[in-house]
Amino acid sequence: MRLVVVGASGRMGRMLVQAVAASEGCTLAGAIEREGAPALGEDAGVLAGLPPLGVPVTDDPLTAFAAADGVLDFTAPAATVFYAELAAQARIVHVVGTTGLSPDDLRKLDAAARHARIVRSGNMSLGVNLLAGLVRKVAATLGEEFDIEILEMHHRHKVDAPSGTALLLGEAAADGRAVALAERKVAVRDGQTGPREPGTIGFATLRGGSVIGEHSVIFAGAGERLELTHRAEDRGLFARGAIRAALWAQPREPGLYGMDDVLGL
Ligand SMILES: NC(=O)C1=CN([C@@H]2O[C@H](COP(=O)(O)OP(=O)(O)OC[C@H]3O[C@@H](n4cnc5c(N)ncnc54)[C@H](OP(=O)(O)O)[C@@H]3O)[C@@H](O)[C@H]2O)C=CC1
Ligand SMILES: O=C(O)C1=N[C@H](C(=O)O)C[C@H](O)C1
Repeated sequence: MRLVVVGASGRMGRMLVQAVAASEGCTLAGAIEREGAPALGEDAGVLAGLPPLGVPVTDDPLTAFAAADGVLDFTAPAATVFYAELAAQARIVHVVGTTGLSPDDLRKLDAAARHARIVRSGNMSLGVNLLAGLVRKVAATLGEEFDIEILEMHHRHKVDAPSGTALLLGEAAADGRAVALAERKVAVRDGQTGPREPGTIGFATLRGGSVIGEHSVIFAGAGERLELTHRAEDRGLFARGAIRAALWAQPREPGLYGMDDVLGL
């Protein structure tokens, strides 16, 4: 499968280039950065710490997408919406790892998915997607006498909060309780908050250092507490998940898919 990595010089972009180079059946068909980016013209392999791959970083996605079967996109919301339209026009697979997408961005991805095969997930790891299933089950089993709080920690460079994974886990908890997350979500507490409102789903965000990604879902009841935790130890995990998603999506019909579809969960 011929894959283009957009945001090729970013933390995930470099991991994706490494993962494509290491994956049998996949070739790097292009490496894209924004106009004016310092990495333009550099070899994508060298940028990723590999021997040269003969693929220079360019700011020309149209040409790259025309000669590709799929695009791996861990960039930023505005960029992802832009690439979704281009991927749909080129009829290629679009794997979206970007988080922090607004409801309007998500509507645009829905529209693009009429023509493109899009796989989007706030977390491409097997562990987190399994965890989401467990959270759904525990939330359904325990009921509202157990308060649900979701705690996440990431590196100091992360720009969105709560993380895409925390929101994915919150959706799973809300789903287990047959409620809408938007109506139960409490993402900020500061000052005289009053007591906790029953049935809400709380989020707490920590940022610092080089933490790749840690998430805990806490079910706090009277006299006991259940905590389910996932710790990512290597960004390559997400990159390998993205390639698995691209390969899975290649023979599918246009539509918007999740990692639960890819992993058969
Ligand atoms: N779903 C998952 O499993 C995971 C998701 N993520 C998500 O992936 C995203 C990226 O994370 P990370 O790699 O740490 O961030 P980085 O900031 O390191 O990388 C993002 C890259 O995208 C580039 N970029 C931004 N806009 C464009 C554009 N229009 N065209 C081309 N390139 C562009 C950035 O360039 P510039 O610096 O010039 O802006 C940068 O090189 C985040 O949303 C993060 O939450 C991360 C890990 C796992
Ligand atoms: O920005 C990151 O680094 C990560 N982002 C994703 C998220 O928002 O959950 C996935 C992972 O936790 C790393």
